[in-house]
Order: sequence, then structure tokens, then C-alpha cells
Amino acid sequence: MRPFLIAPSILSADFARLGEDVDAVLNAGADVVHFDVMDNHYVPNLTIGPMVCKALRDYGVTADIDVHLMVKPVDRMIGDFARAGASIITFHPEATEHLDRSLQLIKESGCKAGLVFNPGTPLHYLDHVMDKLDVILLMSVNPGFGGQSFIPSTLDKLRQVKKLIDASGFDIRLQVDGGVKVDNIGEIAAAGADMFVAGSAIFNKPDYKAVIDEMRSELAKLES
Ligand SMILES: O=C(CO)[C@H](O)[C@H](O)COP(=O)(O)O
Ligand SMILES: [Fe+2]
Repeated sequence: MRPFLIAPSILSADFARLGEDVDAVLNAGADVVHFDVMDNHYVPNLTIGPMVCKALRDYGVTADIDVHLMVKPVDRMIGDFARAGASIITFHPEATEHLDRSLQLIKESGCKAGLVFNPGTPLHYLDHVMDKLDVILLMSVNPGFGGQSFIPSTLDKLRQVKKLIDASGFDIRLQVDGGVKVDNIGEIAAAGADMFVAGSAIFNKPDYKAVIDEMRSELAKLES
């Protein structure tokens, strides 16, 4: 079993003091920084771009930065984010004209690559590209905003994708994003996820370490 990774979504961080807030969540025990990029075109919200990613690197953040692209088109952003210090780049398959090319561009840029599936996006986009994936991200809310409720049908989809990953023999992480909290992280992990994005559940609480510790103790129940 891969070690579980907790990836706070900085969508719910304090943007006025982002560097400090990212440091705080990493010092509280987070593994990865989840960086939500929204373009007011693919999704109805507008957030942050490569300059902010580079600013975090310049500030001294050394943890992996997991860039979740909710943009259309996709390809133009890949090089910009790789140069800005991204570690993982994921995108939505229906947002690109050439799925395989976008994955290749990410790999050539030196980053890990992943595909993101909205609750209603079919899994057939995985056909023929499993060998190019480091991450499969299942959205458990419709993309665009933090603070939404986890959509329960994601659990069945997770179980389905977990089987596909196991059957493929490739080393692919199964990430879940949206409405992840202390009280549901256990069942999400039991369904097969090993990387957990959580924004509001962590950043909307005063004590990040307490939330992350509680999440880890829920996850530890599955490891024992
Ligand atoms: O990609 C996203 C939204 O499109 C965010 O990563 C996600 O919503 C995290 O926020 P929360 O944990 O509050 O649901
Ligand atoms: Fe996200």
C-alpha cells in the first residue's frame, strides 16, 4: 500500500499571506500543496496562475506543488507551470483537444502527469493512456469552488478506478478532491483513494495540525 498523502487545497488559504499560510499547513504535517487554477472559462471562477506558483517557490516552499488545472485550453499552461516549479500537473481530459499530446507535454516538462474526472465525466478517457499517468484525480464535487459537499457516488467510481489501476500494474496514485473531511476520509480511503485534497476542512479551522492529525488517525485505522 502506498503511504497516504494529504494535500491541502490553497483555494481556502489566506491569499493575502499565502506564503506564511502554506508554510503553516506544511509545518502542521501536510505532504503536498494542492494548487487550484481556474480560468473563468472551463469553470466559473478565477484564481491563480504560474506567477503565484513561482512566488511560493521563491518564498522557500520545497514541498511538491500539485497543480490542478481547471483551464481550457490546457497545453499553453503546461510549460509555464513547469518553469514556475510545479511538481505534478493534472488536467481535465475534456478540456484538451489532444489528450495524449497534453500528457506528453507534461512528462517532457519534467512533471508528473494526471487526469481529472468530474463527477459526470466517463472513465473511457483512461483508455490507451494509463502508461502515461502518475495520478488519477476523481472530483467529488463539481469543480469551481471550495466548501462544497462530497458527492457520495464518487465512492463507487473510486472502487472502479482502483480496480483499473491494480489491473494495469502501473504505479498510479488515486487522488480525491472536494468535500473531504475528517468524518469521511476513512470511507474514501477504504474505497481506494491514497491522496486526499482538503481545502475548507483544514484552512477554515484555527488549528491545522489538529485537523491533519485527526485525518491521519482516521487513515491509520485502515493501515492497522
Ligand atoms: O478543485 C477544487 C474545486 O474545484 C478544490 O481543490 C476543492 O474544492 C477543495 O476544496 P474543499 O476541500 O473545500 O472542497
Ligand atoms: Fe482541486
